[in-house]
Amino acid sequence: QHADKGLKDHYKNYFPIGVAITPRHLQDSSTSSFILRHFNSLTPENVMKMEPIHPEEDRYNWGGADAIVRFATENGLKVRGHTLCWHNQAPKWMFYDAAGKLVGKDTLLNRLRKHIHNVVSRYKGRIYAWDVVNEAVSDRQNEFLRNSLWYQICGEDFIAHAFRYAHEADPNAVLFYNDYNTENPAKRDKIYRLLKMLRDANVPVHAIGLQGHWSVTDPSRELLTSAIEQYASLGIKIQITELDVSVFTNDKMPEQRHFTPEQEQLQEQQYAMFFNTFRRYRDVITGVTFWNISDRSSWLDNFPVRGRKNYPLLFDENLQPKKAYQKVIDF
Ligand SMILES: Oc1ccccc1CN[C@@H]1C=C[C@@H](O)[C@H](O)[C@H]1O
Repeated sequence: QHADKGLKDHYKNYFPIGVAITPRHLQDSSTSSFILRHFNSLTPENVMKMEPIHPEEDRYNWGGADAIVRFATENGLKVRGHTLCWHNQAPKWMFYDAAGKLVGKDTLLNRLRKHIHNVVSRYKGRIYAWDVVNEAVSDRQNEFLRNSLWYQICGEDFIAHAFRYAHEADPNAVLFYNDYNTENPAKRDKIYRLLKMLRDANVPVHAIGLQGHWSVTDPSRELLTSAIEQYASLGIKIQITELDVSVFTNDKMPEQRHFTPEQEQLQEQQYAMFFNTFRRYRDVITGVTFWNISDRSSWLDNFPVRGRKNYPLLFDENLQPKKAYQKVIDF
């Protein structure tokens, strides 16, 4: 049961250890006690995203989010809100008027402000950190910001406005910019530029979330440390917000579907390096959250290749610690 020493206890002098979950995980006593044993922070995987929580302009879906926040409050766990402004899983109604035409900048920003004020104020004092804007920087070579509907309609202003709305709603919340491939030098420099622009304009962005959807070969220690150093130089805090370590380094379907000894050996070395680095940067890293609980089910089982079973986490499909777990706690 969860009284036994778990991952969070090994890291109690470093930073909270979190996990992304669904409300269903809380209904199963073996899963919920596993969560309490190993983790002291929760991120709702989907139920606080814009479309799930606000499917129609005058209808909110609070049930799943309330269940996770209640469980966390009752058990003394932190909660990270995910995510107030994103181009994916955003509700169509937000971008179109009654005639089905794209709305203008003022209308969209007004809708964003109401969304953020309603969601953030509901959990004020119980959600300590928010991923305010997710994935606004482009992966494309000659493009700074992603050409999303947010950008097409508002220009870059939607980013600063989102942070200001969240800060108005809860001045005590730690406000994150969250993204993936944050160690890739080209994208790293674009994210740095965005965050520096925001900070120089006194926009309340307090921290960066490195999603950490990494693999057995990427990033290297050098790329990881360079990124941490560069973001930290802005005077902001850093969290790894969606950690998993894919056993694949391409988008092909493998011949064998099982978790091979070669994959396991590479994965345990990567996890060992990642957590050695996190511990070294404990003064700027304020949390590490895994995306999904165990190899029983990962979003990577269907991304980027549908139906390609992945083995990205520290616990196997029977919730047993893998060799990588031993490497992470052995320091
Ligand atoms: O690694 C990526 C590559 C391309 C697009 C998105 C991502 C990651 N995108 C993340 C993954 C899963 C979602 O549940 C999270 O909300 C999202 O932040």
